[in-house]
Amino acid sequence: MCPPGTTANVFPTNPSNIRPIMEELFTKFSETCQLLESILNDCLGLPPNFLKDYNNDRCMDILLSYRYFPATESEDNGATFHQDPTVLSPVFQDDAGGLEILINGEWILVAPIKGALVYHICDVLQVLTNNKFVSPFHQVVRPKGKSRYVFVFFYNLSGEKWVEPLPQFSKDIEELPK
Ligand SMILES: O=C(O)CCC(=O)C(=O)O
Ligand SMILES: [Fe+2]
Repeated sequence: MCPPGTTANVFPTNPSNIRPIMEELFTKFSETCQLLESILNDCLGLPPNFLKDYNNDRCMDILLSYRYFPATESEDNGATFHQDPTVLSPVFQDDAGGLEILINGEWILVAPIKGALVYHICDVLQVLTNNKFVSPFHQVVRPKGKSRYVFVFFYNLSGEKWVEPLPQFSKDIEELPK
């Protein structure tokens, strides 16, 4: 789904209230990302509202809903390992499990807590901070015997925006990620 009001958004007529529900979900995802972005801005010691002003166009944000079918005996790939090219990607998950994050060479299962929001800090922030923040490799291994249902929100920069390490973080170019 594209931002509310975009003509590309087409909803089924049944259930009749799906549009306002999805639009509210989209708006809530966007608001939480803006809040987290402002917290990260301050944690990084950036000037007030720097990230807000830099990432000030919400037209490329996207809300996706997935159903992953249960693994079969021979096949359990839900999503091959990747990093997200976004600013932030929150996942609103159920309790089926399957999302794994690569930490120190090991795939770690994200606790399958129903209703939990999992926020990935993604590629744009990794580049801006010159690897101080690291965009995690993640994958989905489909669980056996149940479907996994999630909403994923891609909090994106507008397509035209240039991304490079900020001067604050590029003085010591060989500095290891923290
Ligand atoms: O299902 C998930 O938890 C992750 C989905 C994902 O990584 C993606 O859409 O980029
Ligand atoms: Fe992803």
